[in-house]
Amino acid sequence: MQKVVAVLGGGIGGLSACHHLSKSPNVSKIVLLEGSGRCGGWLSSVRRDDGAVFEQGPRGVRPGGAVGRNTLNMVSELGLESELLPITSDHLASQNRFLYVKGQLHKMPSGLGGVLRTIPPFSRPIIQSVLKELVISKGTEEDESVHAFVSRRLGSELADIAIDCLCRGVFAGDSRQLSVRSCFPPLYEAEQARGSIVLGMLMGSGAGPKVVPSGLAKRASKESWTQWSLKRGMQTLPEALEDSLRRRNGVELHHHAKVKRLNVDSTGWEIKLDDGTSLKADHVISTLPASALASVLPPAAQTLSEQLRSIASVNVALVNLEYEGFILPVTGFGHLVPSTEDAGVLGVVYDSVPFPEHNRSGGATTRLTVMMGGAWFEQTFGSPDLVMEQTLLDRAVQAVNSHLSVTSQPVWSCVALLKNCIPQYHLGHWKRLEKMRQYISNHNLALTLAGASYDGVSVNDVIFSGRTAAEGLVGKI
Ligand SMILES: Cc1cc2nc3c(=O)[nH]c(=O)nc-3n(C[C@H](O)[C@H](O)[C@H](O)COP(=O)(O)OP(=O)(O)OC[C@H]3O[C@@H](n4cnc5c(N)ncnc54)[C@H](O)[C@@H]3O)c2cc1C
Ligand SMILES: C=CC1=C(C)c2cc3[nH]c(cc4nc(cc5[nH]c(cc1n2)c(C)c5CCC(=O)O)C(CCC(=O)O)=C4C)c(C)c3C=C
Repeated sequence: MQKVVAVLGGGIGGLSACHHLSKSPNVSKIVLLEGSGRCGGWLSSVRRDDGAVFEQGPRGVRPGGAVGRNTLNMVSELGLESELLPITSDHLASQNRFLYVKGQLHKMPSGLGGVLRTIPPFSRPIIQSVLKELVISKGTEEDESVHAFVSRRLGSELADIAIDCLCRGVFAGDSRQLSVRSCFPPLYEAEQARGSIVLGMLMGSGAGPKVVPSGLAKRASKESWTQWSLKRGMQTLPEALEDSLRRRNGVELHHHAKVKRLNVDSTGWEIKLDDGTSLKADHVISTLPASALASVLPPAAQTLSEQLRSIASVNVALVNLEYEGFILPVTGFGHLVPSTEDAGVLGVVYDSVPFPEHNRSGGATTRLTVMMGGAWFEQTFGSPDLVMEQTLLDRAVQAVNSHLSVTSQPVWSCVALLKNCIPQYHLGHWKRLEKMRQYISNHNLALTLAGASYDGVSVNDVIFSGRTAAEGLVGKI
């Protein structure tokens, strides 16, 4: 039987679900409902008239692994190859990433030399921790915080500095609260399968999803790309998806279509919108943030709503800055700041190093993005509803001044307060997911959960979650 499918949320997850559903003959109609005035969600690029591009969300996507290949396959299908800005492994932005510790920038150790020698801020060679890791017995807990896991296996120094920073630079979150099982599944699976992270990395620790690489994905691997962006910014990706979907029969995309209430009975779903209209669907794929879905589910699904609400998210203040000339003392992707150094400032991305193509035309400039807050937002800035833009701008400029010794003032700036932008997979997240999916199955709800709240927050993970949701409904596409 052909189905009418409603996809809730027009972020990259919802668009991906529609893209894959639209290839199936088993779907008669797809309706995408996006609450705001545009699709793309957190993929948002400020494009200035002089050619400069500033990212207010993700700025780079990894090409590797099954999920990375899957995204590149989609990029290829959308005809965006000529728009790509790849960064290869020999680029300084790939080789140089910094940590700001005890008032100084330190290049993160890389390559064999970086592992064999003592490199500050670490007090001994990383190889020592790696060799010890091989003989540490397997943990017995079903889940563990990222910090506890890495402390146990690799020592507290790596956990306190490197892993603390990694969690701030991917989840804007606290490694002591985040779950290793859900945030970094390869680490957890390596210990489970091989008894060691190192052995798991060397020998593999289980079959992940298989994705046949397109010519583009093969090119990325051959040319050793580490990340990619797009000439007119990451927002180009949802724009191209939206354009492609609008050309397909049987696909309806609605902006300003905020879902207010979902009701379900034996005939299917009734979806009520904020503007008072409603529509019917046989199946719902929700890519809304978990808490947003919780607040529109019917009261009868209260158990599910409570589980969804327990998936927290954090606020991030993002400040784009443009300076006249080349002002950086180092060249690289950027630096991350451990929570013990300055909890409120997560790190600074040196955007003009990886993507100089996004600089304004004519004259040298440096573009930086300071990211602040995350799990430390309230303790640093107070309520996100009350904080002043100027406070955020001043704090960002001050961080650039003290971390990078930049004394000049920015010639342009843009402050964005991203409320609840990154879900936090806290300890026990996997159990909550299991319970939610069990509830949906036990109650025969025609509902699929996709998007960043569940199985990975990266652009690649979210795009893959849209594909998995579509395939769960209509079979392999
Ligand atoms: C600052 C920042 C930097 C990042 N950097 C990177 C990076 O470098 N690389 C990377 O891979 N990933 C990065 N990410 C992560 C990635 O961008 C996100 O996880 C991903 O874009 C989330 O997509 P989504 O579709 O799941 O959710 P969203 O983008 O949140 O989309 C959900 C959509 O649902 C809509 N919506 C909400 N409520 C309703 C409702 N009631 N009715 C209808 N619509 C509704 C929203 O308007 C939104 O458009 C970053 C994220 C942030 C915030
Ligand atoms: C070096 C500075 C960086 C800052 C500051 C930073 C902030 C930041 N990042 C996210 C979310 C994600 N970032 C991701 C990838 C990623 N981020 C950085 C650097 C900084 N991030 C790098 C170098 C990379 C590439 C990954 C790599 O090659 O090591 C991702 C995707 C991760 C993936 O699995 O693909 C996300 C998600 C937030 C929310 C944030 C601060 C608010």
